[in-house]
Amino acid sequence: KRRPLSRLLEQLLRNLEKRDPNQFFAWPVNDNFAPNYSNIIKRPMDFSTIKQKIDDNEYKSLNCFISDFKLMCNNAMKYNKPGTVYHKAAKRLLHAGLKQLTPQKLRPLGN
Ligand SMILES: NC(=O)c1ccc2nc(N)sc2c1
Repeated sequence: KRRPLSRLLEQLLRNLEKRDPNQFFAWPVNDNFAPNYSNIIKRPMDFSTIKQKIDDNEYKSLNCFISDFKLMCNNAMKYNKPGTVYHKAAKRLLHAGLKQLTPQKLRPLGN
């Protein structure tokens, strides 16, 4: 991808996908294996959709990409009850992903 933003997002996506070894977030969630999903989750998101949006140059900024990543994780924490493998995987992925995506915490002034 010639566009610098696309190259960056593709690399960030690859690193985020590594943190989903069970591929719970690889593809759109299907109502056949997740009963009532489309009634509960209004804005579905998954890694394959993020990839397509990168390829279609739909992300105008890193923040838009981060928003879709957070949406994907929060959807899973909403639909899947706490304690389920999916809820736990989403929480872990969200925190690991944000650590990777946001710079070090700003030093308190004066340090
Ligand atoms: N990303 C999700 O929320 C997700 C993924 C996979 C899956 N498989 C089920 N049987 S429920 C379910 C939910």
